[in-house]
Amino acid sequence: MKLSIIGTGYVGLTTGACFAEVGHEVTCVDNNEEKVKTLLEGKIPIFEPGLEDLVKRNVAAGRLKFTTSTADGVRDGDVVFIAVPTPPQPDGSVDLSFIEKVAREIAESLKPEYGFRVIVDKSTVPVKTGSKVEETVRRYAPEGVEFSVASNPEFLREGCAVDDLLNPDRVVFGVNNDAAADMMRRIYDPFNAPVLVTDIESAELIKHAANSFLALKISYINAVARVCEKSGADIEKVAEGIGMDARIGRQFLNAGLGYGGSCFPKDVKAFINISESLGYPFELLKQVESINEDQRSLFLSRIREKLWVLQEKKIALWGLAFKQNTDDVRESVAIKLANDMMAEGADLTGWDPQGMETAKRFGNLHESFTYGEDMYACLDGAEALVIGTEWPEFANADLEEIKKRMRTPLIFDGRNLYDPEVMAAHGIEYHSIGRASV
Ligand SMILES: NC(=O)C1=CN([C@@H]2O[C@H](COP(=O)(O)OP(=O)(O)OC[C@H]3O[C@@H](n4cnc5c(N)ncnc54)[C@H](O)[C@@H]3O)[C@@H](O)[C@H]2O)C=CC1
Ligand SMILES: O=C(O)[C@H]1O[C@H](OP(=O)(O)OP(=O)(O)OC[C@H]2O[C@@H](n3ccc(=O)[nH]c3=O)[C@H](O)[C@@H]2O)[C@H](O)[C@@H](O)[C@@H]1O
Repeated sequence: MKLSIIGTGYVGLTTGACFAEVGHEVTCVDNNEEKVKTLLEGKIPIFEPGLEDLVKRNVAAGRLKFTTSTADGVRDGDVVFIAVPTPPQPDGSVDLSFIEKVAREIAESLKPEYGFRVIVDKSTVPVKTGSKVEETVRRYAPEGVEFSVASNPEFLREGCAVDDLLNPDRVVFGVNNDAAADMMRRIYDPFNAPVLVTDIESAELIKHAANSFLALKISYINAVARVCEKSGADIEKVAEGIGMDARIGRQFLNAGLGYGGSCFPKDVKAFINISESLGYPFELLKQVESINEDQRSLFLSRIREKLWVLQEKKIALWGLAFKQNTDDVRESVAIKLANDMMAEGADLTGWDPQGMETAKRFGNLHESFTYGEDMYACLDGAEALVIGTEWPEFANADLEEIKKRMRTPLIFDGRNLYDPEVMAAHGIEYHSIGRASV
């Protein structure tokens, strides 16, 4: 089928490449000229495992192209997806101005001779946004155009987006007529995934409810970790024991510094705001947020307890990205923690396998932050190593090298990457989350 995607960011680009991979003809549109130029030169503006090959292969096969023109996208796609940002506003509500603008641009590009078009929202939006999009397109489109609006929330995770898209747990789309449902089915047929078709409002709500539930699972295990710390139980064993129940599952029960990234923090906030505006104050989710915030400050107080005063203390930080396998530093808890420590005068040197450049450009790190030469170089002379991101490189680090480089072998692990017994055997003082320190 002929598809277009307006917005070629994490979601738009990976979705476009995966749609092309299964045989669709895809036009990716972005109004950021530099981004489109980069893509036209055969380069990928983000780090996402497997994406570069996928894009190159499908561009070469003529199934994937890039443009800055929404009008071309609307002309070339029988189905036009919207994948633009939906950032939070200071009060937690969602800024829908990008969606509104794209809806207008699509409307103004529609022509009666194009025939029936489906306009699908893939961005994460508050329930009832679909009807606003429909109203807007109807207002700005010329007489005689035929279209329908649909919702198709995206569940990919950064760092494994290609695999998530090619092998989804489920595909959800919300439609309000059979013609749109039929086209959406045809798009997803090649993926052989379970499909749930709903009304538009339910599809929109599924996305916020799913992300909030995953965030809730993380805050739950972090709260249990606090009880473990106070009782001498081990959170890793507790999580394993809970997760072996198929009704609960082990995934998203990793205790740590809390969730970050461009989605969970904003989507939990948005869901609280949406529920409140509909008349339901979602107290449970407010707790999820506050447990998440406290994880970082509790961890900082443990560092402070040990180092006494952070002023002038040389601290190494492993991890800047908000999670492993990505260069994305948006809402990174590791960076927030680094800034907290530097605000108290600590001398921070950090390193990340993929996030160094993005951190320099978008990380808003305190000006005193030093970017390390490599993973081990930033340990030279450090009094403590803080681990902020769950990269496998850190989990597999050479412990003797750590010990040799540091002034004092002391690790604060915010992602529980190591076995405390192994640390003790190497003579490294080790503090982690929800487990006894050694
Ligand atoms: N990043 C993720 O892992 C996921 C994000 N989402 C949701 O998908 C949406 C997009 O998120 P990302 O892809 O991360 O954002 P992003 O910021 O990486 O990409 C958005 C792109 O839209 C472009 N854009 C903005 N206005 C435009 C316009 N008028 N015309 C053409 N292009 C325009 C921007 O230049 C940018 O390249 C958000 O609602 C987000 O919540 C959903 C699932 C996963
Ligand atoms: O809407 C979105 O954008 C996406 O948000 C998340 O994906 P993502 O933010 O890419 O990454 P996750 O793997 O979910 O991790 C989010 C944060 O939670 C943290 N986390 C995750 C799992 C865990 O057990 N513990 C934990 O602290 C990670 O370190 C990270 O900071 C969801 O997992 C996706 O399904 C969803 O599509």
